[in-house]
Amino acid sequence: MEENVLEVAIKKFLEEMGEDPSRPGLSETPERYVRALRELFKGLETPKPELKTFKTEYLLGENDLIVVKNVSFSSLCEHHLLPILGRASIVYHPKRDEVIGLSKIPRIVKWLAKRPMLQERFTAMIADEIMKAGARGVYVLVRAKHSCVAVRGVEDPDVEMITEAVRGTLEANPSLLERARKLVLD
Ligand SMILES: Nc1nc2c(ncn2[C@@H]2O[C@H](COP(=O)(O)OP(=O)(O)OP(=O)(O)O)[C@@H](O)[C@H]2O)c(=O)[nH]1
Ligand SMILES: [Zn+2]
Repeated sequence: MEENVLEVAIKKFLEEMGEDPSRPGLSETPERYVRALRELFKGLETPKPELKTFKTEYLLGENDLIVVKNVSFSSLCEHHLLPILGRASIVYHPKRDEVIGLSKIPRIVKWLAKRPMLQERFTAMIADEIMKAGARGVYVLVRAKHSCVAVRGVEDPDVEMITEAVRGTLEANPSLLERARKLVLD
């Protein structure tokens, strides 16, 4: 099979690093590595999942909040292209008669993660998608560990980055925001 340009580049990289890309253990690595990286970039080439909503057929309370907690994701830090592993929790303030399909929230989180990212932008993008789906307000909390901090550079695997994004009624109403934070901050 003809080697593609990405595999040739990885082979060249291995050579430049002093490895022998033709030795048995590495012979399939460029092809495998490119395939693995493609998975981590998947959000750039797959369609955005729809945040489908449902009418409740029953009125929710004026200040009822909905929590979707501990959505695991893996992403890539855009500065080093090294993995980020974390969890996102979402608290949203729905309209009184319409909610977002539960599974659709993890779907959009995982899709947004699959590209090179800054954690702050990722957090903001989740919040913006929830607002676009018609929520009155949202609070997003993301906790993650960055391999670029854990395994190189400062080499500290215990450092965790925590980011939040607040929109709409949760931004405007401090007591609602306080309730939202209490629901997701352990
Ligand atoms: N704010 C933010 N910084 C990030 C994120 N991912 C990686 N970084 C940081 O981006 C910075 C890039 O800094 P540079 O000095 O250009 O790169 P570097 O020499 O590899 O930095 P060190 O990691 O300190 O060795 C580093 O401080 C990373 O920790 C992120 O999602 N958000
Ligand atoms: Zn990084």
